[in-house]
Parts: sequence; C-alpha cells; structure tokens
Amino acid sequence: MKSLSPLIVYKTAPAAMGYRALSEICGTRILNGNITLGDNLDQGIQKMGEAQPRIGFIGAGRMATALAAGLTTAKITAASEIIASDVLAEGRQRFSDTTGAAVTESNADVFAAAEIVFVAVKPQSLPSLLNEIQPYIKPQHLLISIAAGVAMETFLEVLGTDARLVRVMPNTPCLVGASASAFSLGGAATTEDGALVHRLLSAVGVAVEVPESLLDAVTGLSGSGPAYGYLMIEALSDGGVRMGLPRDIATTLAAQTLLGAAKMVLETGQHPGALKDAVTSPGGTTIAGLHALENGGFRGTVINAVEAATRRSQELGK
Ligand SMILES: NC(=O)C1=CN([C@@H]2O[C@H](COP(=O)(O)OP(=O)(O)OC[C@H]3O[C@@H](n4cnc5c(N)ncnc54)[C@H](O)[C@@H]3O)[C@@H](O)[C@H]2O)C=CC1
Ligand SMILES: O=C(O)[C@@H]1CCC=N1
Repeated sequence: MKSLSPLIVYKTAPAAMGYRALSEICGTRILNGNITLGDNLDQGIQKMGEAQPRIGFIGAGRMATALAAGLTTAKITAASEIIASDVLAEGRQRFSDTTGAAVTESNADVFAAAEIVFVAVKPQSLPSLLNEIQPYIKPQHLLISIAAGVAMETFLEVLGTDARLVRVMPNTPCLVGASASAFSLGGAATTEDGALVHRLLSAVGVAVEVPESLLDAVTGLSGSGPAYGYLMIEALSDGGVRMGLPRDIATTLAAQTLLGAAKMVLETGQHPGALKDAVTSPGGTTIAGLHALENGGFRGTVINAVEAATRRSQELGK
C-alpha cells in the first residue's frame, strides 16, 4: 500500500466517490463514521467529513430528487454526503423524505458544505440565482448545471470564466438507474471533472459527452423523452383496455413491451428496423398495426415532438 499524505488522499480520491474510493485508494476502512487508516499511511484523516467532498443541489425539485435518490441507490455516495437547498418548504420536505439527505433554505449553506454543486432550478429562476451564488463559488467548487436550454456562456458571464462548469442534460429515470444523460464541459472544468461527471452519471444510467451545441437536441430527445414513453405506454394500455384487457394487466404488458424493445436495441446492437421486421409476419397482425400507426403519421409526429422540444429548449436559453 502506498504511503500518502491526507492532502494527496483528498486530492486523489475522486470527489463524491465517497467511502468506496477512499478505501480503494488508501486502504481505509470506515467504522462508525470514522476512517481507520491503512497500515502504511503516514498520518490521518480522523473523520470522514475532513476528506469527503459532498454533493449539493441548489433547487430540491423533481430532477434533483431523482438524481440524489439514484446516486444513493447506486451507492456512489451516501445520503449523509448530500445537501440540498430550496426556497420552498414543500420541496425541501419531499427531497429529505425521498433521499434521507440534509436540506436547507440557504443556498450559501450548500456551497459551504459541498464541492460538487448541481444547479437544479428552472431556467427562468437562473438569472437572479446566478447573481446570488456568484460570491459563494470558490476554486474547489465544481458546478453542474442541469437547466434546459441555458448555455454555459450565460453562467460564465456572471460567474467568470475561471468557474469549473459542466452542463448536463439528465432524465428522471436516473431514479431507477436507467437514465440517458449527455454532458459538456465549460469554463475551467478539467478532464478530471469530466471523468467525475461521467462516473456519477454512469452510475445512474448511460452518459455521453457531446459538444454543447447538441445539448438542446438531447433535451428534445432524452431530456423530455421519458414523457413521450409514458404517453406511448398509456396509449398502448388504453388500446388493450379497449380490446377487453383489465387495466393493470394492460399497463404491465405495455410497459414491459417497451422495456423489452429498448433492451433488444441496446443489447443486440441490431437496427430497430431489422428488429421490427422480425416481429412482422407477411399478412399478419403486426403489419396491420404498423399500417394504422403509419396512417396516423406516427413517425412524423414523433420527429415533430423532438423538434418542438428542441426549439423550446433553445427559446428557454434566450
Ligand atoms: N424534470 C425533468 O425531467 C428534467 C428537468 N431538467 C431541468 O432541471 C431543472 C429543475 O427541473 P425540475 O426539477 O423539473 O423543476 P422543479 O420545479 O421540480 O424544481 C425546481 C426547484 O427549484 C426551487 N427553486 C427556485 N428558485 C430557487 C432558488 N433561488 N434557490 C433555491 N431553490 C430554488 C423551486 O422551489 C423548486 O423546488 C430545470 O432547469 C429543468 O430544465 C433537466 C432534465 C430533466
Ligand atoms: O420540460 C422541461 O422543460 C424539462 C427539461 C427536460 C425535461 N423536463
């Protein structure tokens, strides 16, 4: 085992990887919240709090709650290492009930306690928020914006170009470890910051790095996309009910069918069109259903939906 000073342990342990990363790096063990140092370490970090960068959320709404709950379920961090602020008591209550993490009314508290800070307020709340938090941001902070549409330039104009900033477009299935996220680095964000964000997002689903110019399209597709999926599931279920199936059975079959189709695309690597053809017998049932969908403009409607949501994301940033 290497002999490392606490400072190097602190800098080397990927922020937010928590107990697990510290253990891997320096052979520490955690007992009752205290670190037992590896045999060959020179000296010690006595308490976890001295070594562990924490994760903060400004805005404890639906997306922040889903992310925090997903991260703790994935054991990438502990609830005790998360703090969130919200102006609304209701938001704070829901966040703490769902995640078990600390909450506060004060955005300053979050910057004092956490080094990785997700900005998770609505785009419309951002202009005043940025002015408020500007004095709290120090070099140790990595800022992660999940706001739809808002370019990193808007942040950096207020915060200065030396702020370490990453823009992420996640989606709510991170709650169940099945999100699709994309991110871009900005400001003074380093490759290590990018690797850290990739690890965090990968713990709750799939994550890809894209140029910032593509993030509005990502928002129109996967950011908003879960809602399109729910609509499809609900519609399939309605179809089943119309044809006589009980509602609970229809919804289970509809959701599992979309899950199965998605897994087939991701796990076989086959083109969706080829997989569709494998379901479609000549003169059979599937082509009758597909014909009805095509007559209703299904593909064009879905393409229009992604386009409309992308355009709205672009507007929100203006
Ligand atoms: N909901 C979703 O599926 C997704 C949302 N996003 C983005 O995440 C962000 C948050 O969205 P949601 O969680 O859906 O909204 P939300 O409305 O559920 O949460 C936002 C929270 O921010 C709080 N807030 C407002 N001003 C504040 C301030 N000055 N200081 C502290 N807290 C403040 C609000 O009280 C609210 O609880 C948005 O920018 C949205 O574009 C991104 C991807 C998906
Ligand atoms: O509807 C919205 O504006 C947010 C951004 C992506 C998903 N929900």
